[in-house]
Amino acid sequence: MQTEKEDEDDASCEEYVARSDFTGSGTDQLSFSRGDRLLVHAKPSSEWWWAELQGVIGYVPAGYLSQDAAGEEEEDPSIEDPWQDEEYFGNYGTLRLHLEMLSDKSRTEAYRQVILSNSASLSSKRVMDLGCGTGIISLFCAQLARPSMVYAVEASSMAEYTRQLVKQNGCDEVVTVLQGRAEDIELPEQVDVLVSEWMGNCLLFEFMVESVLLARDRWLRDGGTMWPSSAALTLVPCQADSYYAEKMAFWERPYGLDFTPLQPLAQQEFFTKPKFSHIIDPCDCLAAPCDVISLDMYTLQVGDLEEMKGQFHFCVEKSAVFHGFTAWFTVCFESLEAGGAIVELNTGPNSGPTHWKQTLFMLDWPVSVCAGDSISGTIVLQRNPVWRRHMTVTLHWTIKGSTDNPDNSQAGTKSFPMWR
Ligand SMILES: N=C(N)NCC[C@H]1O[C@@H](n2cnc3c(N)ncnc32)[C@H](O)[C@@H]1O
Repeated sequence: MQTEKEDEDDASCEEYVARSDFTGSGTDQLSFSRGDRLLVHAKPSSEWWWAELQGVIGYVPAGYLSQDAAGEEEEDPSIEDPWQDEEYFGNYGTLRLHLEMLSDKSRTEAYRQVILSNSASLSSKRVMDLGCGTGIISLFCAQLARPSMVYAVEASSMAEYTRQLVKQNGCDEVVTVLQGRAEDIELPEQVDVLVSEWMGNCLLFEFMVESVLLARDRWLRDGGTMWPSSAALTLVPCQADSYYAEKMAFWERPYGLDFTPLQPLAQQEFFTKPKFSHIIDPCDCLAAPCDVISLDMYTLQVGDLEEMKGQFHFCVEKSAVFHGFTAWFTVCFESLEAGGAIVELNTGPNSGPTHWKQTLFMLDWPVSVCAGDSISGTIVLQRNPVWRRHMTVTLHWTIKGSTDNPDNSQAGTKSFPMWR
């Protein structure tokens, strides 16, 4: 029987239903699954509540919970979906993003090259094209090879048009378009190849990679092939004179006036988040780039995506102003034939331009460095526990002066939300 205190507590508690899975990080966050009924004891902030599930207490993201009515989960418009799927798939239901992706020759030709160079081995293979968009990869498969079936999966309303494109190009015998999220659709069989173009800014933004891993675990047969097979995030310390001049130095003497009191505002407004549409000139690189995070698409697990860490050690090759770090990614497609040629899509400054461009992380204040100095440290990609398509990139760095510049030693750290 409950004591009066417990009755009182229960009276102040409210029952909520989880709208989606949540994997807590750290000891004070409570993990739960979609549909779990949680008892909310306190709401210390609008984002994090103190709740209980089966006797275990911890912090939970408020955005994941909604109060159901009459036993059924009610779509509470005030509580946003942590995946923001309505907005996300809404965007992909229009041509703008598909035009950008299709116009990216480096990206699209790389996938075409993968299909072309594996056309013989693709004969009689079953393929899943996850997030097919307009179906370009599926059409390459049907046009350049003889797979037994291509399941083109697309969650946005673009799928209706993709069906028309498949028919328009005489590929409807081979390509079947399935409209729905890869997590929800049912295939009639497992597949031999799972191909997807899932990469976002800084490789992981959008976290579509989670859908690819779930589809791998559910639909790729043992020994099947993942395209891409691997991915790597690359980092380099860089100068960014023009960007710095445009956003910060500008305030020093506009029209002969001193506007420097605005510089802290400029730092906050322009340097807090990464600049995702940056194009780095190779001569802005202050050291040899370094792969800081490598993903094996056969072994990577969804849980690994919560926090990914990498280390770097750069030897500065020229005296310059160190404004920040630039990141890009490379994905590789292994051959279906053992020992066959690997196709690579590199989005870095020494490869063809892509719509991803590169991502620039500006330090709060630039630092002068000399040839021979070292810049070493770590990068941490922390997935946002509430907004599941977002992450925070935290950089820690230490600059050590070279022997002829020993006193140039300083350390720094900065976290960049992408984008929430
Ligand atoms: N950063 C990218 N390459 N984005 C490509 C995303 C394409 O895949 C589609 N897409 C993303 N996630 C999913 C999913 N879980 N299921 C089906 N389609 C998806 C999306 O609608 C768009 O057409």
